[in-house]
Amino acid sequence: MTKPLDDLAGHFEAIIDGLGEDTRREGLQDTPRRAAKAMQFLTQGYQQDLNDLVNNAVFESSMDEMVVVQDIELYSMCEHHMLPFIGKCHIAYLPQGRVLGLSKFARIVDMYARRLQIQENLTRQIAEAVESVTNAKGVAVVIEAQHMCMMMRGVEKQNSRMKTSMMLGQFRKSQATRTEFLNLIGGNR
Ligand SMILES: Nc1nc2c(ncn2[C@@H]2O[C@H](COP(=O)(O)OP(=O)(O)OP(=O)(O)O)[C@@H](O)[C@H]2O)c(=O)[nH]1
Ligand SMILES: [Zn+2]
Repeated sequence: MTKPLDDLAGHFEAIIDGLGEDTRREGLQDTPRRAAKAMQFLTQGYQQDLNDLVNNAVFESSMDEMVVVQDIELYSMCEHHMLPFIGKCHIAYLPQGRVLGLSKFARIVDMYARRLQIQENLTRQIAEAVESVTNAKGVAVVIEAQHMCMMMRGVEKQNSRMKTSMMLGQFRKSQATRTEFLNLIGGNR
């Protein structure tokens, strides 16, 4: 359950105060409320339900070859520092009798990305969600992302990227299937 906006705004006011800033100065007067709204948006995935989101957009189809949806932008928040990590998600599946509406892959990515996350768990959750709504023979998810907690602070590495993959079903069993997927999304990833 989300807390009322006023509660969250109150906590942001305390943070601003804790930083030694003057919460009453003009530029900051509306900031606690704005920041609370922004944070609610960035974590709205907690309020969403997979079945509602897919909204029956699962269609019968005799297509049984690999389907790939590539370069889905991803904005998430690391659960350790509550700083963004930003990247791309690639999803593939092997349908057996039904296919999923194209936009729903992006909706599934957003639903899990808009929570406090680590990239590994996010990758697994997306793969398992696609598997459960499509009943596919296999699902593969690759995420490549840059973490602000690595860039703006801490080790301050500007060019490192984290890549994670989750292979289910046929993608896990068959090297050939995995290789086909990795070739389709671009060999140098
Ligand atoms: N595996 C994984 N680690 C993450 C992710 N996001 C952030 N981290 C790491 O979580 C770790 C938290 O380590 P701590 O030592 O408790 O925190 P810290 O002192 O702020 O760590 P530094 O970033 O090294 O300064 C760090 O190594 C982060 O780089 C993620 O998505 N996956
Ligand atoms: Zn972090």
